[in-house]
Amino acid sequence: MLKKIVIFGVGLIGGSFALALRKAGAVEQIVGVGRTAASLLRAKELGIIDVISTSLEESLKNADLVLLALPVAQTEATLAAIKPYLQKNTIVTDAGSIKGEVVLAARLALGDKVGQFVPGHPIAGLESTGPDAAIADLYVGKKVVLTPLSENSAEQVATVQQAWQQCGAVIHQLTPENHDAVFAAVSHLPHLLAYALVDDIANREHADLLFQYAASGFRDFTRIAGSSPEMWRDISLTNQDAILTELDAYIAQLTRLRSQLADGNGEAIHAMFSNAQRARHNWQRSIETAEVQPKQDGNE
Ligand SMILES: NC(=O)c1ccc[n+]([C@@H]2O[C@H](COP(=O)([O-])OP(=O)(O)OC[C@H]3O[C@@H](n4cnc5c(N)ncnc54)[C@H](O)[C@@H]3O)[C@@H](O)[C@H]2O)c1
Ligand SMILES: O=C(O)C(=O)C[C@]1(C(=O)O)C=C[C@@H](O)C=C1
Repeated sequence: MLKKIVIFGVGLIGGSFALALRKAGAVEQIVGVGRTAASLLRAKELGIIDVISTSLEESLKNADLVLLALPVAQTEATLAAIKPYLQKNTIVTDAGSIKGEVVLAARLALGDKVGQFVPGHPIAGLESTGPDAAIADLYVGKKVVLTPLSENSAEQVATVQQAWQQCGAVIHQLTPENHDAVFAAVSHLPHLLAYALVDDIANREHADLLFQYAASGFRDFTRIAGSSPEMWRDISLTNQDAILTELDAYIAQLTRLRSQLADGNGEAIHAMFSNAQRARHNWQRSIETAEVQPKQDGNE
């Protein structure tokens, strides 16, 4: 049972963490720290948080766990602001979609207190943002990847692990480098592609006509272009090298496909599409069907 948790950034991810712990009866008091008064008031109105923070010192007093669930570029400044009030028994974790730069930021900001920071990343989300998007069951059956530091004790890691398990999540561990390479390929690249495609269509002279006839294929491919531009700008810039590697590989693949099409090489095109179809079916069978899918509208 956590007596007090403090959430910096009470949006989709932080709000869902709060709702899940509350649903599990695993927390007594939840304090919210935010960027705008309006979104914190909304989070309180929705029953996500109990208290809106007015003083960091007061908020962090006797806190068991702090979660950073804000755009990753805010990590260093936020941890630096927390440090003076961080008590010995408080554990800090985060939900950021990249881990290498977050760990660097934590080392810079927390210095000798960095052992109290256990980096994490829930592999669950939606394109919707803010407290209204939060859902208690977002993490049920989903993975949370922890990338513990050598300075973390087993107990500190276990506290973060248990909190996510109370949310229904399954814990995995990776190094920050492996984490960032993996998610550059299967999360960050698809977001960049979706944004680039929709931006390209939106800038065409006859965009209205194109959007008028865009249907479910377009919707499925581009759902994630509805995600927060601030969040994805920060992810792109903080995982720049790994994403550039993936973009280059994808551009090479598109170039291959273009040549096959220009040559009218139906055999090669069919082979590529068949391989992709097989891989997609296998992935869906082995991973996706084992997980509970949150409803698209963000409601329970
Ligand atoms: N959306 C996803 O699918 C997803 C999945 C896993 C992890 N994440 C990570 O979780 C984090 C939060 O994403 P989200 O989807 O909940 O976004 P969100 O926009 O729903 O919530 C972020 C909240 O942080 C607040 N915020 C911004 N700067 C702040 C600051 N300096 N101090 C306090 N609050 C601040 C914003 O006002 C907002 O309420 C990001 O780091 C993201 O990389 C997102
Ligand atoms: O479903 C979505 O909208 C998501 O983008 C979720 C998603 C992803 O699968 O890429 C996005 C970012 C994360 O850090 C983890 C999960």
